Amino acid sequence: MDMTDMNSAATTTPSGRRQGEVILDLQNISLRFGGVKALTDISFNIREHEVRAIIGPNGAGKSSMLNVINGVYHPQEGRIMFRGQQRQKMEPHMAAQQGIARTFQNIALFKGMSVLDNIMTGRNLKMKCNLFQQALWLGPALREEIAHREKVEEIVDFLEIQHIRKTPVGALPYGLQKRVDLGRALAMEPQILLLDEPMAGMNVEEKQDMCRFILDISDQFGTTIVLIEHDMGVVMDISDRVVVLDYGKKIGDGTPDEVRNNQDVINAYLGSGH
Ligand SMILES: Nc1ncnc2c1ncn2[C@@H]1O[C@H](COP(=O)(O)OP(=O)(O)OP(=O)(O)O)[C@@H](O)[C@H]1O
Repeated sequence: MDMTDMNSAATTTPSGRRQGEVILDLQNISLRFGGVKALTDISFNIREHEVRAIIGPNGAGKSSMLNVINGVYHPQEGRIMFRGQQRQKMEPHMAAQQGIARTFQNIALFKGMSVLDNIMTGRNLKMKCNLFQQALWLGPALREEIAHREKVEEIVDFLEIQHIRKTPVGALPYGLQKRVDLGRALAMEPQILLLDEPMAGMNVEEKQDMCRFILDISDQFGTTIVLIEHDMGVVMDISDRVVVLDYGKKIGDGTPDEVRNNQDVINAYLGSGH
């Protein structure tokens, strides 16, 4: 069964994770760059609390799709429903305000700044005091700063990076930088967390840690997670549902088992050595 055919009622996945209603519904999305068709007539939905993977060979359109969700690219055709309302054209900062956060394939952190300060940048959108209040260190600004610092410390504990809280990010090994990047996105307290190749460049142990954190985020905070990942083992282990793209078209959509047994997917992707 194509999972996009399901109605919007809440359901439970084979993994036993609770799945809420459809939070984001992408309908007939097409995106072109000049003559290049990056995405062609793609429809799928994302349910609250699920781990949803987008997979496909190189150039399939995965990053483009993430950028559509994030408001970086505006599709020429199709519409995006957010909690049942058609989403208007919007910019990435507006997506962030709506509770959509993302991590990047090439980590986008301030390398000279400490782990704590980098994660704190994720709180910027939530700061209510104006610059004047902050500059004069007035009462409300002070209280707000303390509350944000507490939230950041919670995230540091959650991600088990207490020992490197003061370390400049640039001095950390790659796997830990990825974890800090995840912390920065988590600091936004997102409803939907977009992860662009969260395991890329990691060794086996680092991948296991990242998998554990992703599942813990899902279980403890109920965050909806959308991820692009090339490591098939990881995708099949942690995802509730998987959408498969190839040459900008959707060729599969369903549970890991359904996708694994989909002949189109086997031909286009799993069989091609990716
Ligand atoms: N900004 C852009 N300008 C022009 N073409 C683009 C742009 N972004 C993506 N494309 C093209 O759109 C197609 C899909 O690319 P995309 O990066 O979305 O694929 P992908 O599945 O994420 O690939 P990879 O796994 O290699 O990262 C490719 O043909 C790519 O060259």
